[in-house]
Amino acid sequence: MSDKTAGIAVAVLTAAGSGTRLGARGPKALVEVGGESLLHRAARGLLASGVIDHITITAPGAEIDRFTAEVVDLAGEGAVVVVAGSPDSRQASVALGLDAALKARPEAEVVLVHDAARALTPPDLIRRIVAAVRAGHDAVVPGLPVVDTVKEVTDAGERVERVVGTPDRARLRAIQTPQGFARATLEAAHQLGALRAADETHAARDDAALVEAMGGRVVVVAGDPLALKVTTPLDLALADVLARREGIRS
Ligand SMILES: Nc1ccn([C@@H]2O[C@H](COP(=O)(O)OP(=O)(O)OP(=O)(O)O)[C@@H](O)[C@H]2O)c(=O)n1
Ligand SMILES: C[C@](O)(CO)[C@H](O)COP(=O)(O)O
Repeated sequence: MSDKTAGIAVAVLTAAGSGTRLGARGPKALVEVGGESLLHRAARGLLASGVIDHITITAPGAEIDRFTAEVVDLAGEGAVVVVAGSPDSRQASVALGLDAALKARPEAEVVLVHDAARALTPPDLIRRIVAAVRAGHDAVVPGLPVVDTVKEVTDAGERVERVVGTPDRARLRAIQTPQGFARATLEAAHQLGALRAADETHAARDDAALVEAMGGRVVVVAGDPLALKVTTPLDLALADVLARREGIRS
């Protein structure tokens, strides 16, 4: 449990995606790495950090019972609940999860938004994010330096894809989750950006982008390569190897 004098911290754990790019038969969050589902491992990691008091998981609408059963061993004293996310966009799922989490813990002051797909995220990273919010930053994201050169190209749909720019790599960061927010900041950001959530094309790519859109200040703390997002079969193979390695379990 977190330090109550510093206010309650809750997490929205997004797991309602369809996992199209992974191409698994069932929901991606139930796919296993090292013999444990992404969902269970991600939720366990949040609780193992010792700084999260409650987790609301967003599940595909038809999978609430199965997802609830998957985390039943972690769910003592209302610490973990499962609600329906949205098939429309990740942003819409987070909005539903945020609403449910704040109903479960109305006194929450810090909110983390985390992807179940980043199941190997070390508890240390979770603690760094919460600490930075508690230190007074309204929006905090973990980021890693970019190793490839990134090019901006013309819109998809043109006959030949053409390069229009090469941003300075030294100023780019690959952004991960969990992303941490002062509760009022995240609520305001989702309220202001709500119209974008109806489809993934217009939706914000992450929650920090909603804060940026309302002119808020987002700070970056050091991310961790282990917080990789399981998106493709290659990511899954890597995550499985890492999860089986001794010492990686939190
Ligand atoms: N409508 C959605 C879409 C995504 N997510 C969650 O957001 C996280 C990041 O999404 P991603 O890993 O890209 O998962 P999918 O959307 O499932 O993948 P894809 O785009 O390949 O279908 C995941 O934990 C996913 O379950 C969600 O809760 N609701
Ligand atoms: C939120 C996120 O994990 C930050 O990197 C990412 O934007 C989610 O990506 P998605 O593929 O659009 O779900």
